[in-house]
Amino acid sequence: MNSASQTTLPAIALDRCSRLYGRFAALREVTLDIAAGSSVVLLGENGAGKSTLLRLVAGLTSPSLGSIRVFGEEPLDVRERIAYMSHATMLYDEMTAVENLAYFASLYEGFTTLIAPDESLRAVGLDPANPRRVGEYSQGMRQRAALARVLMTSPDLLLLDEPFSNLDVDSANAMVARLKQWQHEPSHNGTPRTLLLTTHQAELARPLAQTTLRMNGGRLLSFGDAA
Ligand SMILES: Nc1ncnc2c1ncn2[C@@H]1O[C@H](COP(=O)(O)OP(=O)(O)OP(=O)(O)O)[C@@H](O)[C@H]1O
Repeated sequence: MNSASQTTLPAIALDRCSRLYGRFAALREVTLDIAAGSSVVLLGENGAGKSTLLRLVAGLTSPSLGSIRVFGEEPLDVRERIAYMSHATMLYDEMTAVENLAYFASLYEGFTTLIAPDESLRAVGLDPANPRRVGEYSQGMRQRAALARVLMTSPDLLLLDEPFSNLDVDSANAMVARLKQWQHEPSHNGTPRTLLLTTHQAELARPLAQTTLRMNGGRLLSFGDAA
């Protein structure tokens, strides 16, 4: 496939996608197209199905019914183009931030674009020379380090589940600034960056929300441009 047709494919396409757990539907017949280059904020109460949708897009779980494509492919077939950050930071408490990122970098062999650990930390406002272990970091610092970890691979699609939960304003702002910078970084294959994030805190995500989606009871309620 040439790069011209790649850029016209939606970044994310769900077609009547449902995810059942036993008889319970965490996601109900969701149909959705998100164009490459979009910045989408997904709102909804606890249990609305937001995390389920993100996990499907990340390829961490499969739809029970319907289909999902990411850049026109099965999510797992394009996993090196996707970065996903869950509620858990996935960092090792006993290591420093730079040691954590260096460890993950060693696992990312084969990725075409890899940002250096110290550069990725500086970009979220953390000092790579900080000798403290991540276990001693504040929640805000941990979240920033987690974002620095997922952005090391310079993904085309970034999925963030509640990235601003329990953050002070400075940390939230540092994360928003880094996300806006990432959206404007040129990608190696010319695909514009796509962001999909869930939050309870619509205010914090407002600078990033080109489009706002709402979910309730596993259904998608609205899909429109933010005013
Ligand atoms: N592995 C699972 N097994 C059974 N039920 C599940 C599973 N994962 C999610 N659910 C259920 O599916 C529903 C949607 O959960 P999901 O985590 O997607 O919601 P959410 O909108 O992300 O909520 P929150 O903001 O609380 O994370 C919930 O009722 C949840 O209990």
